[in-house]
Amino acid sequence: MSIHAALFDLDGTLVDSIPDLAQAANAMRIKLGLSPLHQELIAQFVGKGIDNLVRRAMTGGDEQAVMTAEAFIVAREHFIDAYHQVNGDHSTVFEGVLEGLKSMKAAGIRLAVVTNKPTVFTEQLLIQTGLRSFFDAIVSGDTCPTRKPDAGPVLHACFLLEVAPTDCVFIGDSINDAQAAQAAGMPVLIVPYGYNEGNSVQNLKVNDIVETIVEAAQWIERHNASADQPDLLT
Ligand SMILES: O=C(O)COP(=O)(O)O
Ligand SMILES: [Mg+2]
Repeated sequence: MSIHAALFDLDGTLVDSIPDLAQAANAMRIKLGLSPLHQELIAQFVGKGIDNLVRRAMTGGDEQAVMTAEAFIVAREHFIDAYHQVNGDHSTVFEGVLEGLKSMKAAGIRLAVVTNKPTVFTEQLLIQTGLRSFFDAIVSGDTCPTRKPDAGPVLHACFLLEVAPTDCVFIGDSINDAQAAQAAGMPVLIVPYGYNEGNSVQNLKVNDIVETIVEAAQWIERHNASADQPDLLT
């Protein structure tokens, strides 16, 4: 089967957004009388959407800590206000992304983003980093009833692109991407430079680890070249 579409995770795969996410999380903590956290720690809280980031940034990642619903709502408001102000300011496109996306486009591959980030922040970040025009479809954390690691948003992107899941590849940085793609029945490539909630990607069961999006483009090219070969045994 040839690959006709590539679906991309955003934070940690296309864009290094940690400086802005950390700044917003710390602005929220300071507003609520807490001391700021190290950026490296906050990076471990990214990947399962902003509600998870807010909760973990407020508790310092302590899974046992209890937070009331009221306290969570107030914290979330502070985070959203702060992130609106800084989203994109210090975020950078990872090396190899532009070149990789251009080469996929040139090969006729359709491109989509499937992120757990809410729509308003996804659009703002893609426009600010100059990446928006590469993508034929965007599925954000609030587009579907579920988020990655559920297959729902991945299957929705396939629906928007009018491609079968088996004709796609997912490219991400975390276990949430790997599980969502596999549940949707498509191959998955993982980049090692992203966040993966602070864990190494080496133990993830994926089709391949690619160093950059350029390598991902080459992986697709190789895959499609072998799919085009007539079966010599028949
Ligand atoms: O919002 C998050 O937690 C991360 O978003 P991502 O799915 O683009 O990595
Ligand atoms: Mg990610």
